[in-house]
Amino acid sequence: MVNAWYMDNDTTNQCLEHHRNPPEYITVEHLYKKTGVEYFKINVDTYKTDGILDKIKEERGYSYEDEIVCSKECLPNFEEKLKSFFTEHLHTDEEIRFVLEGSGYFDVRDGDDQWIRIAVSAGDMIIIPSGIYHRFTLDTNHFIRAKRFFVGEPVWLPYNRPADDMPCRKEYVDKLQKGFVTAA
Ligand SMILES: CSCCC(=O)C(=O)O
Ligand SMILES: [Fe+2]
Repeated sequence: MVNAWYMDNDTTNQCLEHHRNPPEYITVEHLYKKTGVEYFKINVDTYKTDGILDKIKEERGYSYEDEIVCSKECLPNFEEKLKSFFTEHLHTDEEIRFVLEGSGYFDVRDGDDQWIRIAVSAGDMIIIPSGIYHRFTLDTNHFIRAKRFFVGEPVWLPYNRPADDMPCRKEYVDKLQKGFVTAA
């Protein structure tokens, strides 16, 4: 099960857990209600044939996919990339990641502007909505390999905060205020 919690205010060493004292965990259901972030558990040993990932891809129209490896050895301009991943930003499209190996943290802001840290590892698929402020960091294992998906031609461009006037941000805030109810 995905492991998510509210963060403390300590800004040193982004690779650590940064739990509050006492820890304040959040469930997947609550995470969705508070942020619109979606989560799926997928078997990394059987996903190529069990149809679970295929169904999600088909239903959501994920026509593009590739793989990203974040490690000093594999990622060109590693330090620079990691720095930009961890700078608070948003995208005009969903950020979809399915972790195959390794681990890391996606941090997302809730409606009260509090950071929620989502620990991901092999088998975790996370869908970060467009317009939400978020960031990514490796943890103390310093390695992650993940699939990236996209509807149509991929756009990875981050818009650093503040980006409050962007249409995708306004749409996100609107959905947040409505509690992420899906149209029947
Ligand atoms: C787990 S994927 C690494 C992070 C990333 O691709 C991103 O933040 O855009
Ligand atoms: Fe991002």
